[in-house]
Amino acid sequence: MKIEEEIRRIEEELRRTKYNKATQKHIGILKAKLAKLRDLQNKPRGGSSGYSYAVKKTGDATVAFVGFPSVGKSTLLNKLTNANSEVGAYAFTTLTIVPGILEYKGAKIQVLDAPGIIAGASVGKGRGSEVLSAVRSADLILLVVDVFTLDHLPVLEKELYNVGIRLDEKPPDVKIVKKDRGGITVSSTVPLTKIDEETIRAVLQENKIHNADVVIREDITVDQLIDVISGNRVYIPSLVVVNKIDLADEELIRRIKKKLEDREYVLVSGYREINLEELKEKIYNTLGFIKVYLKPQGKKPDLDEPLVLLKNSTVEDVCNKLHRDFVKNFRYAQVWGKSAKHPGQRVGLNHVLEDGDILTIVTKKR
Ligand SMILES: Nc1nc2c(ncn2[C@@H]2O[C@H](COP(=O)(O)OP(=O)(O)OP(=O)(O)O)[C@@H](O)[C@H]2O)c(=O)[nH]1
Repeated sequence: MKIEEEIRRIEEELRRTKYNKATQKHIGILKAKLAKLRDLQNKPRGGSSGYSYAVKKTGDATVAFVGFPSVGKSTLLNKLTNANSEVGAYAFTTLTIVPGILEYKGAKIQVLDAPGIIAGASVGKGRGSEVLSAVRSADLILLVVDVFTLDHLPVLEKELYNVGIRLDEKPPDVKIVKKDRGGITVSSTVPLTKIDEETIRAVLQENKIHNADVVIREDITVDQLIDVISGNRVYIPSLVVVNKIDLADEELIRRIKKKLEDREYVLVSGYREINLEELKEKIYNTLGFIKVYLKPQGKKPDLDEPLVLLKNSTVEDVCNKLHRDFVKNFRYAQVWGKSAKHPGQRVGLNHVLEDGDILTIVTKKR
């Protein structure tokens, strides 16, 4: 209970403190304290690291549904994932996360239906924190509301924020290299308009960093600096799914569209099967897939069965997909296609592949 009280106290103080040049450093320290408390609170309890035991990651990508109860997540999941896919219930502590497989354009997309999260889930109420930690490993988050409950969106977003999930953001371009001595040096390649050096130092010191070189390459906020220091934030794209569109009249639909005009969204009805193809297409496009063809050494490439990978996948990702020993026994790979400097270029595990590439992996002989 102590952590919760402390969090509430700092949140209250932050609400009361007006932001200006004079309070910037103080606010920075408060936010750094708050972030540390939240990280402490979100740590899985009881020694288990949660997710990996609860739901095995399968398929080419994972999508998580996040939403309050009764917005229609289960119905939607059943309609999106085909009947003969392996839908099963996996015990997830006292809750159940139900994975299904959506097959679309050759990609197998694992869809997780996290049980309805409730307001305050990230502070441990109703075991929501375990569910949210499963959501952390998704490649795309679907924020599910229905036509009458668009006001859930900021609540869901806040919950996700508090467990270290950053929606539709990129990791800040900041490098912090810790040293043994020499104090803190700060350099930036762009003018910093939202944070000054004093605040940067104070936030670092609050995190017990007293010697480090900090290089900042974008105009960051103090929250972004804290994210970099904490090191365990995840950056996941999101898509808003507004369900039960069958219950909305034209006027309501017009208002919903107006409200969401600045973001990615789809209006659907799971129950009446409206716009489900559009939803699949949006999921597929937001995730972004590439196809890569394998060519066994000295043979023709297999053009019939490409590997489906998330964009920006590396040779290592391919190896992991093929067999767990591939990385261990890896010697080199050869690529033909867009990512190759010349046909048959020799590359290592961290080479980033592109759509249509042909790949040969050469492993050590045992
Ligand atoms: N009118 C309408 N009703 C729907 C639609 N989708 C789901 N429902 C109804 O909404 C209720 C809740 O649906 P569920 O799929 O169980 O919702 P859920 O979000 O999984 O809820 P929890 O399991 O409590 O987390 C059910 O009575 C559904 O029949 C829809 O598109 N239109």
